Amino acid sequence: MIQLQSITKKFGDYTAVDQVNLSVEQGEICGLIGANGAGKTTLIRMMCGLLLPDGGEGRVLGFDIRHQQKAIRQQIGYMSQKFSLYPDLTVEENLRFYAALYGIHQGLEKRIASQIEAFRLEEVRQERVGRLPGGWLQRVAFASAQLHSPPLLFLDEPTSGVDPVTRRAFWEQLYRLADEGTTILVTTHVMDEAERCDHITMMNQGEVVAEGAVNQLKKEFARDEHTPLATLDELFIQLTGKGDHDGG
Ligand SMILES: Nc1ncnc2c1ncn2[C@@H]1O[C@H](COP(=O)(O)OP(=O)(O)OP(=O)(O)O)[C@@H](O)[C@H]1O
Repeated sequence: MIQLQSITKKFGDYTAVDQVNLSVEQGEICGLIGANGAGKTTLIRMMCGLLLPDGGEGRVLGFDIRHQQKAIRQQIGYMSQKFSLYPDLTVEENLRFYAALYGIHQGLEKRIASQIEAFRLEEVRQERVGRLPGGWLQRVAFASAQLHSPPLLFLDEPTSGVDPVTRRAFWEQLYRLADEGTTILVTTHVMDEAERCDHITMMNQGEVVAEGAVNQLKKEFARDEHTPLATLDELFIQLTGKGDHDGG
């Protein structure tokens, strides 16, 4: 679903993403982990067809990330860090806006109704989005990002500013979607969320510093062969030298 080789992005003299390789298979939940400024959003934006790389090659859903950006944008779901919702529109109007953007015409009413039900948005359906607290915004943004049932979802820190109950419900939905075959790439700097992923790619200052299944990495970076690391926190601190990774 995703294949990147040596993807690089510079902003002036600063290398935000440095020769990153990444491979994600269908139905996987892949976690992109790193402190603030590690390069996660920049990498996601290149995979989503929103930003051109300066170097390297990549394919997303079989499309070239340099030359087929529009095709990628039409087929994927992207939930950006800022949630990209219109504060003056109601929940339902936001969903309708995204439906139009994704070109959903047939079965529109049914699809909107099913998203409202699946994300338990009935009680805020006619509320303006700008008046809703964070947990609701996250649900509306997530419902919008997958209105068109995309086979591949990019979620950029989807649970930041969200309470633990909503976070747990959110992850249950991710598992359900992955079970149904959706591929998910999710960024986080919360290590207990990283532990829930099938695979993780850890970034630091634009580079990939660790990559693999969580248990495999805990063994690989263990201090001795008999005692794997207890948590990903230890790995994160070891590889990035950063202890304060939750909220930055
Ligand atoms: N458009 C831009 N122009 C200049 N510098 C940029 C631009 N976008 C990102 N950067 C820089 O590139 C680096 C990586 O940023 P990026 O947003 O990709 O990191 P991140 O891992 O997603 O962090 P965060 O969790 O804070 O979003 C940062 O130093 C950032 O300041």
